[in-house]
Amino acid sequence: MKSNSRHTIKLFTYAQLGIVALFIIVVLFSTIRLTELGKILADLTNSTIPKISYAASLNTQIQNLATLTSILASSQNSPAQQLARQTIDSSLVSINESMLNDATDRQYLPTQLATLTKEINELDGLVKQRIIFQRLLNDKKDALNTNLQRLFASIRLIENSNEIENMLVEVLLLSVKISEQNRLHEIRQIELALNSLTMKLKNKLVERKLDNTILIKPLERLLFGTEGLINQKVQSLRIDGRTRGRDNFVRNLIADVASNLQYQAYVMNKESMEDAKKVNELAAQYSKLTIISGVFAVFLTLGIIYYLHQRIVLRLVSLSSQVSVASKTPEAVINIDGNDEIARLADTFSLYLERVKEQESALLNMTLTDPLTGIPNRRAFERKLSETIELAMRNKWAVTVILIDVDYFKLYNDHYGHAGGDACLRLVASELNKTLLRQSDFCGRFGGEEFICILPNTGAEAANVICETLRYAIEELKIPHVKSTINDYVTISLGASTLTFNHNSDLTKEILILEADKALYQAKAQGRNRSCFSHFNSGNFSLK
Ligand SMILES: Nc1nc2c(ncn2[C@@H]2O[C@H](COP(=O)(O)OP(=O)(O)OP(=O)(O)O)[C@@H](O)[C@H]2O)c(=O)[nH]1
Repeated sequence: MKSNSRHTIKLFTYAQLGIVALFIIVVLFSTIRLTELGKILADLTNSTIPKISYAASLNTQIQNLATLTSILASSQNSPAQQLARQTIDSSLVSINESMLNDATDRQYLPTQLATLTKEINELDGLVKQRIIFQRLLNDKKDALNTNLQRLFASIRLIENSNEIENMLVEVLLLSVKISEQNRLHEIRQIELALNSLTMKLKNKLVERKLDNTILIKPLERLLFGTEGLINQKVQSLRIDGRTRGRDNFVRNLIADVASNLQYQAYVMNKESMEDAKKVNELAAQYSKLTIISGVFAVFLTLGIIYYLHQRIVLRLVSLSSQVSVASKTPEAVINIDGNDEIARLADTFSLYLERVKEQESALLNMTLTDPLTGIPNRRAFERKLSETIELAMRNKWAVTVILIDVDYFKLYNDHYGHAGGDACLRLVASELNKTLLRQSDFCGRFGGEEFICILPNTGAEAANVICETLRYAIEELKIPHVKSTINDYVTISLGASTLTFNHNSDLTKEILILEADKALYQAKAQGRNRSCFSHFNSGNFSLK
C-alpha cells in the first residue's frame, strides 16, 4: 500500500532519471564513436601520411642517385669523377638519414643500400682505373706520334725511302685507328696488320742495310708487348666494358630499389586509401547511429513527457476543476481513477469537502435550533414560512400560522424559579412537536415563552381542530401551576391565522404573523387557555 501510494513520485523520478540516463547514453555512445574515429584519423595523419611522404622523398633521392651514378660512370677525368663521387656520397648519407627517420619497416632496403654502396665503390674504382688507363693510352699515343715523327725525319734522310715512308704512314693510320676502335677483334686484326707491317719495315731496312734496332724496336715497344699501345687499348676497352657493365648493374640495382620503394609506396597508398575509405564509412555509420539514437532519445523523451502529461498533469487539472466545482456545488463528487498520490489527494479532498459540508450543516442546524428546547428557532421559522408560502402559492394551498403563549409564565417563573421555567418550556416544546402529526408541520420557539407553528395545506377548519388539540395536549401534561388563576396546571393560549388566496409578497408573511398575533391577543383577552382565529383572503380578512 505504501509502495502504491508512492507510485506517482516513483514514476516521476524514474521518468526523470530515464531521460537523464538516455541522454548520458547517447552522449557516451557518440563520444566513444568519435574517439574511435579520432584514433583512426590520428593514425592516418601521424603514421600513414608521413610514411607516404618519406617513401616519395626516398624514391626521388634514389632516382637522383641513378642520374648521379651515370654521371660518375661517364666521368672522363679525376675532377669530374671526384665531384660525382662526393655528390653520390652526400646523397647516400641523405638516403640513410631519411631511412632512419622513416617509421616504415623496410626490411630489404638497408641491405639493398649496402649492396648499392658497395657496387658504387666498385664502379668508382673502375672509373678511376679507366681514367688512369685513358691517360696512359693518351701518353702512349703521344709517345707513338713523337716516335713516328722521329722515324719520318730519319727515313727522309735515306734515299728512295718513299716505300718505307708509305709504310710508316700506314703504321700511323693504323695506330690512329686503334685509338678510335672500340671492338676487340678489330683491334686484333689491326694488331696483325701492324705486325706484318713492322715485319715488312724491318725487312726493308735489312734490305737497305740499315740498323732496324734503332729505328723499329722503339716503335715495336710502343705498339706491342704488355706496355704497348695495343695492349693498353685492350686493357682500356676491358675496363671501359667493366665500367659500363658495373654502371648498368648499379642502375639496375637502383631501379630495383626504386621499384621496391614504389611498390611499398603503392601498398601504403592503397592502405591509406582503404583507411580513409574506412574512416569515411565509419563516420557515415556513426553519424547515422548518432542521429538514430538522438531521434530515438527525443521520441522516448516525448513519449515519457506525454505519459507524464496524461498520468499526472491532466489528472491534476481534472482534480483542480473537480475540487473547484465541488466547493461550489454540494452534490458534486470528486472522482479520480488510480491508486496513487493524486487519487489519494482526490480522496482527501472528498473527505475534506464532506467534513466541511457536515460542519456547515451542523453550523446551520445550530443557527436554526433553539438551544434550550432543541426545537427550531425563530430564524428557522422565518425560512420555513417563506418556503411554505412559496409552495402554497404554487399549489394553491391554504397556510395556517399558530402563535402560542404559555399563560402566566412570569408567575410560574417567579414561583418555580428560572430553572423550573426552563424545564416547563422544554416540556411544552416537546409536547407541541409530538402533537403535530404531519411530517410537513413545523413547530419552533418564537421567543421567550412563545412558540409558533406552521401548518402547510391547512385550512381554517383544520387549523381550529389542531389548535384545540394542542391546547388540550398541554393542559393534559398537567404541569402544576399554583400561581395560575385559570387552571391548576400550565395552559397555553393560541392565535391562528389562515391564508387562502394568492398573494405573493413579503407582506404576506408579515400579515400572517401579525394576524396570528392579533388572534393570540384576542385569546388572552378572552381569558386565556383558548384559541382565536383569523381567516383572510384577497386583502379582505376577518377575525373570529
Ligand atoms: N425560565 C424562563 N423564563 C423565560 C424565558 N423566556 C421568557 N421567560 C419569562 O417569561 C415571562 C413572560 O412573562 P409575560 O410576558 O409577562 O407573560 P405572562 O406572565 O405569561 O403573562 P400572560 O402572557 O399575559 O399570561 C417573563 O417573566 C420572562 O422572564 C426562558 O427562556 N426561560
